[in-house]
Amino acid sequence: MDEFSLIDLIKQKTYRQSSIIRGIGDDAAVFRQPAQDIVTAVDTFVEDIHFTRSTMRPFHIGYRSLAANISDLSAMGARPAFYLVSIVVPSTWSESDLSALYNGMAEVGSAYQMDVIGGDTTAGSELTVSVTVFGYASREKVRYRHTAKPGDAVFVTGHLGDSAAGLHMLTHPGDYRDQTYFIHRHRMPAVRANFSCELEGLRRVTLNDISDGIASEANEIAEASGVTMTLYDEAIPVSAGFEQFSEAQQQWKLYGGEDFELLGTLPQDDWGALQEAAYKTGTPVTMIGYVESSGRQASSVFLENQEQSRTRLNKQGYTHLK
Ligand SMILES: Nc1ncnc2c1ncn2[C@@H]1O[C@H](COP(=O)(O)OP(=O)(O)O)[C@@H](O)[C@H]1O
Ligand SMILES: Cc1ncc(C[n+]2csc(CCOP(=O)(O)OP(=O)(O)O)c2C)c(N)n1
Ligand SMILES: [Mg+2]
Ligand SMILES: [Mg+2]
Ligand SMILES: [Mg+2]
Repeated sequence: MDEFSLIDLIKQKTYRQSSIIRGIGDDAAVFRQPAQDIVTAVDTFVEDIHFTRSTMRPFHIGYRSLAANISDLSAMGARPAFYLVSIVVPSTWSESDLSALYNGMAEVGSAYQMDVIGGDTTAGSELTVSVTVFGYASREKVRYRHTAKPGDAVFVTGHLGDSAAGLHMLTHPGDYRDQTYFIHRHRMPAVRANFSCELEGLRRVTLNDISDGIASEANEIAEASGVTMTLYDEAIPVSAGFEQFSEAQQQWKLYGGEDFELLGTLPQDDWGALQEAAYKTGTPVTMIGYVESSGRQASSVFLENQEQSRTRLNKQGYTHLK
């Protein structure tokens, strides 16, 4: 398939967003700015770093590339609207592989009324998919990571460590329980966009999405906000099937990453409203800790066990260019 047939294949016949003026088909896309702030992010997925041909099929690569980007919009409290896709395609990729990849993106994109409005295609040696997303948010309700305050409750959506467990099962074949569930969580992570939008009524929520592991993301909130955060080890939600893993493997809940769940803080008085949003959108939410002032100490994150002993939770997790 040549470049032009690919563009014909992925081009939407109609657009869902009313702010679109021109999508695919000119030198650039045009959309009219609504009376809201525009939120934008880009994340890139590279063969042998983010996936291999044995851990993900083309459909999953597409699905997760867009889901991970929607996750960044959700972590800002933005409603998803548009995406652009830049793709480097090896010659071994067939037309049906590429079609499946775009179907994966379209599946999650259409679920959130998103339109694909452009991109770029080149040949190259490793499959690379770079997705740029745009979303809208009310000016007062963009959820920055520097807004956590002493006294806040800390919460997380879903269960952590599932994605790393699924990846382990794919790369270390064996006899596992709940294998289908864990592998699904790795390939097609939950998207928390509806939950994030449902929080719009709340005055202050701090959010971060968990791409590199909660240890890393919690430290990012603490540093940006100049506060200290304590997380209760036992409260961090894991799936029932997590018991089958060794103690070392269970650390995936802290450092595994790629769960794309939301970590957040909010005033304790708003806990009821948060639970309502969670109920309305079918989102599991767990309170896992609290925020306090760092005093004259540097901002940090602590993990507290059942005996109330606290250890520092360092900012380790997945990092590129080590
Ligand atoms: N190569 C780059 N050039 C410019 N900005 C970058 C680059 N890589 C990352 N950033 C910016 O650094 C910040 C952190 O990026 P990253 O850790 O990838 O965020 P996330 O984990 O939310 O995807 C973001 O503001 C991102 O836009
Ligand atoms: C084959 C394979 N090996 C390893 C991983 C694990 N992995 C790759 S990147 C990553 C961290 C998240 O990716 P990153 O590009 O840092 O996302 P961002 O923080 O920019 O959203 C993890 C845990 C994987 N998904 N697949
Ligand atoms: Mg990123
Ligand atoms: Mg993020
Ligand atoms: Mg990201």
